Amino acid sequence: MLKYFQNKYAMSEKGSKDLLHSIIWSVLMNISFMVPVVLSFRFLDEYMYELLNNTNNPKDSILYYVIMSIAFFIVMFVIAYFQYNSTYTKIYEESAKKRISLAETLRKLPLAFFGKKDIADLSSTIMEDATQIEMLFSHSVPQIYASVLSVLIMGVMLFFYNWKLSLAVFWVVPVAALVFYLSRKLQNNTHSKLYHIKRDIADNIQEGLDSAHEIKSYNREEAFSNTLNTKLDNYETIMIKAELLIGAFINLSYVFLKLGLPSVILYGAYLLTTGSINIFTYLVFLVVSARIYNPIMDVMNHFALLIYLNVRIKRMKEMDAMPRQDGKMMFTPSNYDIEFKDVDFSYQDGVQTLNNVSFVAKQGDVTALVGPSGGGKSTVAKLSARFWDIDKGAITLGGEDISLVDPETLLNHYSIVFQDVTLFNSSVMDNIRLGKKDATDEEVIKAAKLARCHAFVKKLPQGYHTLIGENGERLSGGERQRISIARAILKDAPIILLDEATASLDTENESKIQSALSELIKKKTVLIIAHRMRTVLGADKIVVIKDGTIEETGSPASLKEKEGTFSSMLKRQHQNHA
Ligand SMILES: Nc1ncnc2c1ncn2[C@@H]1O[C@H](COP(=O)(O)OP(=O)(O)OP(=O)(O)O)[C@@H](O)[C@H]1O
Repeated sequence: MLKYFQNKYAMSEKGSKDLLHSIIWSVLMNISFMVPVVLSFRFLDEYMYELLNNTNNPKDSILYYVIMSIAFFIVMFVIAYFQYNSTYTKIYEESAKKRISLAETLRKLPLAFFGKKDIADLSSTIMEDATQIEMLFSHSVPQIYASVLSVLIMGVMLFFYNWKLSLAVFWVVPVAALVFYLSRKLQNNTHSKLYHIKRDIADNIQEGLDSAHEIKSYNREEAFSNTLNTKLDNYETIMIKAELLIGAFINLSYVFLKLGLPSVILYGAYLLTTGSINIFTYLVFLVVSARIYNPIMDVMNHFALLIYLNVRIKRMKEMDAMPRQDGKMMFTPSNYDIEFKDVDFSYQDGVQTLNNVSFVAKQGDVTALVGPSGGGKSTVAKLSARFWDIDKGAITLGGEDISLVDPETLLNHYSIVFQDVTLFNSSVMDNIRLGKKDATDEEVIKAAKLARCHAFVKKLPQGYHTLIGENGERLSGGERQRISIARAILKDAPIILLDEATASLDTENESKIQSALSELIKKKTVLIIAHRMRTVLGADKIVVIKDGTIEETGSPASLKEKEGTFSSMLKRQHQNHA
């Protein structure tokens, strides 16, 4: 049973135990609600009998029932306490753990995963799905199981008590269940469809917000809102249909259930008149049948939610099953040479991006990755910091395989300055401090000066304390890049991964960035995706990558002489500049 819960609901062992406890307490609670009524009738029956026949002193039986009622009140209170505790407190604890474990999964996913996977999808799985699951587990799931179990238990008890009247109570249940079952597949499909459309809409909105500039500048506002409207209309139509359909089936099932009470009234009255049962039995069955259908209706009401729950749990399981990157947390390489040994890599099965790539980027050297667009330069740079895990071969740092090192630990040794600089809507000071959490203001300013940021930061309204807007939108492209260089200088990691800006910067900006970079890369292992001739010719080593394979490696001078891909690229660039 515990294993079943664990698999079905992607729960921890403790969570599934808590769910089981919660179900047991809820069953006891359901049954305990029936006892006071039965007790009252029992009392009435005996009291009347004693009064009418004058057999005993009724006061004795009153005392007995008062004591019973108090005892039962205490028992009910205890049951309610444990039911509440196991259902709400424990389930919320489990849900909090689930959120943390999902966030942990995210932390352990390959870094590059986040570029590929839409963030709206991830965040809605963590926030919305987890909240919904929490709600369902605290308000529906234990109750549904408990309702089914309590009806079964009470059913068995009633059958032993009087099987004929029990038939009158329960004949409606299988009929209602059949109607409901027939609608289940239909509900399943609609829910799954609705869920995916909702996801699609959320992605669409997120994409619209992310690319608001592009949408405006290419005059795509109308097209964007038309697409969104069509999706929303589609969602609305399916939603209305689903509600109508589910409503119709549920109501039909209710109608059948409602036939139970009249059946008991009529058949019970008949049995009473024929003397097969006494008035007490008749009353008990009347009360039970007035109440016993409520838990069944609850099950039906919550059933649609359960289907929704399955879709959400499937998403969570998918996330749980994503490939995590683990490794040792202690890592102090003896040197900072990066070596690629026969590396194969593909983003998707069947499309090989890198093929048999081997080269060494030595500590203290600038190694420039050059080659045509789409050849695999960025991929190589990212793999060297374990953004992804490779398919074949090995990448080592100081002779140690990086796939055995925890990614966060590994990244402590890297500073990454790529073109797509991410800045946060906080002060310039905090944005630079991202490179080293505990840096003092003086250290930050020193790094900013080295990165040629100081002059423009001073001109901002509150200097280093100026908020720089969402993703640094108040800064120019060159300024943003220099901030990211300042971060890297502050971090002072032994390895620098650098993607040179291809965007045309004005000469002043370019020379400032160049001098900032030369500060950054002193005495480090530098892997640079190079676009400018100056960088390429100033590098210690050049690795030419084309179509995912290494075409040539060597010093700029040796490759120039070789008359291969590199020298023809050089010639072409010279011609373009001439
Ligand atoms: N996240 C990704 N998922 C799938 N394919 C990708 C991904 N990133 C890159 N690719 C593909 O891998 C190949 C190599 O891309 P990469 O960005 O490494 O080339 P590049 O040489 O750096 O190009 P550029 O100079 O234009 O930046 C390309 O065909 C690209 O489409």
